[in-house]
Amino acid sequence: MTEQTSTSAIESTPSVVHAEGGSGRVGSGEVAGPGADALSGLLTGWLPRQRWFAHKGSAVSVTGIEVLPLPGPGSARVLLAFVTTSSGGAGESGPQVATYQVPLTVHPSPATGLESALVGEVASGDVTGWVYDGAHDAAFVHALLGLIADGGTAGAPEGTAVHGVRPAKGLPIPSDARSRVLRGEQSNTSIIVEADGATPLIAKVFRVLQAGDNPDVVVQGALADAGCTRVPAPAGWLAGGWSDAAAPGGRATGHLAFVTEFLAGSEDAWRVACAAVDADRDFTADARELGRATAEVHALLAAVLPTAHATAERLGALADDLAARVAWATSEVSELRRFGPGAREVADSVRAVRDAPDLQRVHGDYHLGQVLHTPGRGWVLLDFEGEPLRPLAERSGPEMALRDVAGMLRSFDYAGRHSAVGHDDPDLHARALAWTDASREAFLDGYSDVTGTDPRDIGTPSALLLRALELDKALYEVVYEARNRPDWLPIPLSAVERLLA
Ligand SMILES: Nc1ncnc2c1ncn2[C@@H]1O[C@H](COP(=O)(O)OP(=O)(O)O)[C@@H](O)[C@H]1O
Ligand SMILES: O=P(O)(O)O[C@H]1O[C@H](CO)[C@@H](O[C@H]2O[C@H](CO)[C@@H](O)[C@H](O)[C@H]2O)[C@H](O)[C@H]1O
Repeated sequence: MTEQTSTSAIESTPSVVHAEGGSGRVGSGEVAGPGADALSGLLTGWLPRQRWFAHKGSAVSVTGIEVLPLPGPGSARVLLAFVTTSSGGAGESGPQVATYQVPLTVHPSPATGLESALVGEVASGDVTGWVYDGAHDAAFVHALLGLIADGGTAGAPEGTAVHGVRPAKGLPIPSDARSRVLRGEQSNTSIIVEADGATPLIAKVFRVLQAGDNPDVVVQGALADAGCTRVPAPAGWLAGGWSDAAAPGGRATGHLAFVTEFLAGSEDAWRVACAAVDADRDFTADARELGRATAEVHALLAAVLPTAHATAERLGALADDLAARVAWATSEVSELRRFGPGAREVADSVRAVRDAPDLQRVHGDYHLGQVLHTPGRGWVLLDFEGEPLRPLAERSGPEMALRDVAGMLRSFDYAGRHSAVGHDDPDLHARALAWTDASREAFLDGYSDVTGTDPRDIGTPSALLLRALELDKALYEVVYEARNRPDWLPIPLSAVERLLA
């Protein structure tokens, strides 16, 4: 899609409302569409206010919209919108173009109970009515689950089309279920689905779309297929295609939503850990167990998905990748500029590493919020999507397993410091540090018990890689916090400083 503010054309086929900015060419039969303009206008103001909107902090324009009607009962229209946005542009990195998946429902009159999910009203054009955030509306959830349960299709194969998939051992999907959106910090949107007598499910709607298979579906699916109970069992997924100027033929395909077992009664490790910090309670037994669980999952991933030797060429590529992250992060966040030379040196040191462990599929964005403590099952790992700010293509190949170890070590730092940030009390900071250090050590003890190698052994390839990967993660976090939670910026910033000291 070409970059231009707002939309200007609408396809007049009966099944697909299709609006796009720029040149306005959307196949044949284009008609200028005030309805599409209105939808675009609504979303321009609404998108940046959403927690999952990843490009906050700069002016955002909607440059294209494709809207696919989904089959649904009742008077509400269910629409799946693929919204292309452009943000920024004045800085060194230029404008950032992204495609977001936005389920919407359109009701002929205001819908009772959906007040807080109102996006706005469209008064004219062929999408008219009261427009709601579909994730909160049972009509959308019903349509989504119906497509997956039946392996159904919506849309035209040559245009925007989606299809549901149920794997052979997929959990049953109830036809008549209650749904609610999960509350809390999330990059995507998850909807909990419950029905009497059925295993509860959670449907994750991926928000930022990128061409290719989503590792959440691929990696978690492979573990579940291998009988691993350290991940939720899958029920099915929705996949499809959308316009993407950068993809071959101008169309991208990929996963859109993933439905898995919902582990009711579990508590995520972030909450457990923060409660322990606040109560000044020891977390080392839990952290050790988490280290063991992590190593077990890594061993299974290495057995069921491709691995690769850490050749000099691959280590060179990793060093390049780390250096690219330094360049990205230092250009995005001015407070990082002074760390550029030191960080580049650490990245470059990876080039000389020899006898590094093999590369393998990993979690990719491992932190305490990605593990659940589940009664009778211990630690269960979630969300194998990798870092949401990283291109999907870079998240889909073999990696250093130590990347996950580094991620979790960073997370203990976050948990330890979460209540000290913004306070000057030295005792609070001393307690935070002691809790963090003890938890990190225990996690590494558990991990090393299972793998038989200890990345703390000074001078070993693993020790060097772990430091570089921890720095890499902290740089990512600085950008993430600058965009999403500026108050928390001091946590990763001080980690960058420490790691380079
Ligand atoms: N299968 C599940 N069972 C119970 N809770 C879950 C499940 N999946 C996710 N959650 C909860 O939802 C949160 C966000 O899920 P996650 O998959 O990490 O979403 P995102 O990728 O959008 O951040 C998790 O931290 C966890 O608390
Ligand atoms: O879980 P997501 O895939 O959405 O991951 C993103 O958001 C995380 C925050 O929710 C972010 O994690 C960072 O903050 C955590 C505390 O909230 C902390 O435990 C992590 O260590 C820290 O990285 C994650 O980086 C981001 O990709």
